[in-house]
Amino acid sequence: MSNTPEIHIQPDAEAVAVAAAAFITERIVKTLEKQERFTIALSGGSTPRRLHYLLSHPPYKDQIDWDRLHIFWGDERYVPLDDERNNARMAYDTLLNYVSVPDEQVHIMKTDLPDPGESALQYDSILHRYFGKSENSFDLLLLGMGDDGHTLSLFPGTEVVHETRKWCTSFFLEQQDMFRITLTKSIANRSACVLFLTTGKGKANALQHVLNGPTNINLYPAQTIQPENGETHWIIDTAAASLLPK
Ligand SMILES: O=C1O[C@H](COP(=O)(O)O)[C@@H](O)[C@H](O)[C@H]1O
Repeated sequence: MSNTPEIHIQPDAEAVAVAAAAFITERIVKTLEKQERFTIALSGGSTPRRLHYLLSHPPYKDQIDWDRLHIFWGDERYVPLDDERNNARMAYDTLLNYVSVPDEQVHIMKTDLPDPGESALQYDSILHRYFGKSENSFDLLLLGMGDDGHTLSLFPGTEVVHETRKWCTSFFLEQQDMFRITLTKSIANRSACVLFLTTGKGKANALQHVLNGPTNINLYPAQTIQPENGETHWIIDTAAASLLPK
């Protein structure tokens, strides 16, 4: 397996969503030829919305054996499930309400417990139940990257970027005045495949630092995502790629 990221450049955000839908569908189909279940962690943010729409409609929807998928999330804002900022809610609205994944195979990060730490602990134990005995974690980890170089809820300058013991943790994000639950690099880097989707000029500066700059995970946390025994793919548009070397 190669640890060098593969970069796939598409003309625009729509083409990124189409390429990602095709990539994910092929990955699921091929993996399910060899094993019983497919574990996927979804990302939050705005970029995956169009991808979710495509996956939940033909031709992609009909090619995927949704009953054999197990769904997780990379991170969550600690707001109620019916709040528009909730990542799980976005995934239900745009994808999960239209496909047949059994409820017991959908693992949201709970945001209705009094203590976000308890929610993270519960998620950590679900993850250990699934992946504790295997070398790899997710068959596919979907990620976005913010303009500031954050991924998951690993934000620049936060302690959580350095967490190595826990697989899932919670913390208070001062700049947004809210708690976050997030996977850590420890479990992310056990993924069999990581797929980043990144679009728009606003991400070009961070992207060129993440891919080609000196390592500085405090400034560009997305640099911490390097699967030890898996593949990394970036599907990006020309605007996001505009500062990468030609
Ligand atoms: O805050 C978040 O944003 C990143 C990137 O989101 P996007 O809106 O630029 O697509 C996302 O990966 C993360 O899950 C989310 O919490």
